[in-house]
Amino acid sequence: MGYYRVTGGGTIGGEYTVRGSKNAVLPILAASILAGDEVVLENVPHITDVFVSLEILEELGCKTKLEGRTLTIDSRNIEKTEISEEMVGKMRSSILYLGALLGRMKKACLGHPGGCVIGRRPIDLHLRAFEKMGVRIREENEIFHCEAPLLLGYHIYLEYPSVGATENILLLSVKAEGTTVIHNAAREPEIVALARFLRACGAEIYGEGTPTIMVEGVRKLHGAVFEVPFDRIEAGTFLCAAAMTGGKLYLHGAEKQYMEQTLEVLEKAGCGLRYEEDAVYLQAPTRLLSDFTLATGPYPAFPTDMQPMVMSLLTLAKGTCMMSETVFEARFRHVAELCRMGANIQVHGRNAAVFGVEKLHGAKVRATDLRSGAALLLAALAAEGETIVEGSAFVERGYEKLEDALTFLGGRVQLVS
Ligand SMILES: CC(=O)N[C@H]1[C@@H](OP(=O)(O)OP(=O)(O)OC[C@H]2O[C@@H](n3ccc(=O)[nH]c3=O)[C@H](O)[C@@H]2O)O[C@H](CO)[C@@H](O)[C@@H]1O
Ligand SMILES: C=C(OP(=O)(O)O)C(=O)O
Repeated sequence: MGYYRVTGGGTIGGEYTVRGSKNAVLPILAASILAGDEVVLENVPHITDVFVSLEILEELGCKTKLEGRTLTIDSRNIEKTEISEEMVGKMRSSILYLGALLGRMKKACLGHPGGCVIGRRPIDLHLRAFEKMGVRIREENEIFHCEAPLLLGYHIYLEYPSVGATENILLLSVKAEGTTVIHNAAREPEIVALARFLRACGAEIYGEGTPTIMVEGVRKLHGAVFEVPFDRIEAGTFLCAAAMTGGKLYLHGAEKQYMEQTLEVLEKAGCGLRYEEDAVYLQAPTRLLSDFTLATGPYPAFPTDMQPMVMSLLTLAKGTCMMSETVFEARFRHVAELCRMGANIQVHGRNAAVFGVEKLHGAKVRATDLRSGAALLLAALAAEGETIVEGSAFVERGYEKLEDALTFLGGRVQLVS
């Protein structure tokens, strides 16, 4: 696996246009097979999770063409209902092909999904809902063999507003017979994007973005043209980079309303923020400030995906921040690495106390997942001296050429493959 070589001390600033959202485009790619027609997606990010998705779609029999940021998917001739273990193991969102394939083909066969190792990540909520809607599931050698001779709408009560389970149920229900209601549904902007895409393809969905989503099954969907919304986590990552390095950043394409909690933290940390309709302007303070508490949670609470980068930022803030990770039980693996760079963080179970220090120093550190990699890159930019961040492939899952973007903005980041 490759690594990044970062020379700290530069200031991240200037102008940057945020890419399309990883967590929005991945479910939409799975959903495209429900259309059974040609789908055109605009603003598609060039990240490895998208490339893996394209391989899955091709494996199933779709034709795909990526020209610039425009992706065309023709799913008219799907023949297969099975996805190889290798592909499924590469990313978390491969589990969404279960709902999409069952909706389209009434059959699906795939293994346990991969993705970031940040906790146990079971799929019990997905499977229980599927069974209620008429899917017969047999697990053999860690492979799920699923069949749905008749898909029937149902009232599903989610014990937890799981993003993936809400998406999978949506995918399964759009072509089921009758009405499906998802209670305690996830409300993330990525759910809203998926519902909008499916609606553009002819689905009848109501209430996305609220805890109750209703779906009236339809017989057939059709193709559509759809623009992938901006990546609120990528946006937050760049804002943190500027905030930690004393920069001024004008971020095009970022909409305040979808990243309120992250912006609130940056404001509390002393950053100057100004908003336009689809842009955010940040000016870093002379010294970042801390002395507040922060807990991750399902949207609209503070996003767990921003926790590692915000923790990285707070290592340099004056004061102490008590952070709680309520979503994933093992999402503090970046802490030990940040401490190698001079950070002072103490972890007790799902809580971490971040005691701000004056400065970080370069070290050899290792990313263990996508966002821990981003967090370490940010720390490296702000640190004195050179840092080696191993595990670049994790970062490339969700950021498009992050080394080039950060270098363009004034950092010194080199990817060594
Ligand atoms: C590709 C994608 O969009 N990934 C996002 C998605 O992941 P993902 O869809 O995996 O996250 P979930 O919302 O499902 O998981 C949240 C919590 O619910 C638990 N759970 C989930 C499903 C289930 O059947 N049983 C169960 O117990 C998980 O272990 C976790 O503790 O939402 C997460 C929470 O915002 C984000 O961090 C991920 O970036
Ligand atoms: C956890 C993440 O991704 P995934 O669910 O794809 O592993 C993430 O994007 O931070």
